[in-house]
Amino acid sequence: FGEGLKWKTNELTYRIENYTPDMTAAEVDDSIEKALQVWARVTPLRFTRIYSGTADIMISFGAGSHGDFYPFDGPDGTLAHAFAPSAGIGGDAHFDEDENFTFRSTNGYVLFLVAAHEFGHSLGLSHSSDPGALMYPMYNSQELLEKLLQLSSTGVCNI
Ligand SMILES: N[C@](CS(=O)(=O)c1ccc(Oc2ccccc2)cc1)(C(=O)NO)C(F)(F)F
Ligand SMILES: [Ca+2]
Ligand SMILES: [Zn+2]
Ligand SMILES: [Zn+2]
Repeated sequence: FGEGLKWKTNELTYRIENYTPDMTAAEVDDSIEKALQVWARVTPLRFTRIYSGTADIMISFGAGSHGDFYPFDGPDGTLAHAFAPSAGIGGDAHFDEDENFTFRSTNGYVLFLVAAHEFGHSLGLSHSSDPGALMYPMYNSQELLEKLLQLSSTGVCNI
């Protein structure tokens, strides 16, 4: 939504506004942090978590109409969406609570992957046509999970 913008600074804040009952809070925190690290490793950006007030990237779970003009659609279909950099809702990432998000298992959507994709939008990226790319608009977990886990271990990854 509204690509082509960039953040003015390299220091970004994020806030996890609420949690999904599908996972423990610690698993959600870890998924979000790892998803942000993917981008921190390939950009000069640094992410700082805040626990109150308005962060650059506000992260929330919601179902159906959840306060913006893009209501979610129940289970499957749209999993999440995020807004390109700007004041206010810019950078925010919303996750469809009607999805079953998981930490590492294959039943449900791996939150770490969906979040990494959404944060790409939060940083101003649009979709890729490469089906192996993180910014591809279709969820697939296997090969990407290996690629991204390789990134977090070797620091090299082509996403
Ligand atoms: N809602 C989306 C499609 S989506 O089904 O919600 C979606 C699909 C895949 C997502 O991340 C991801 C991409 C590639 C591999 C693993 C996970 C995130 C969101 C999207 O890409 N949102 O960012 C669209 F294309 F705008 F309709
Ligand atoms: Ca949905
Ligand atoms: Zn939304
Ligand atoms: Zn997307």
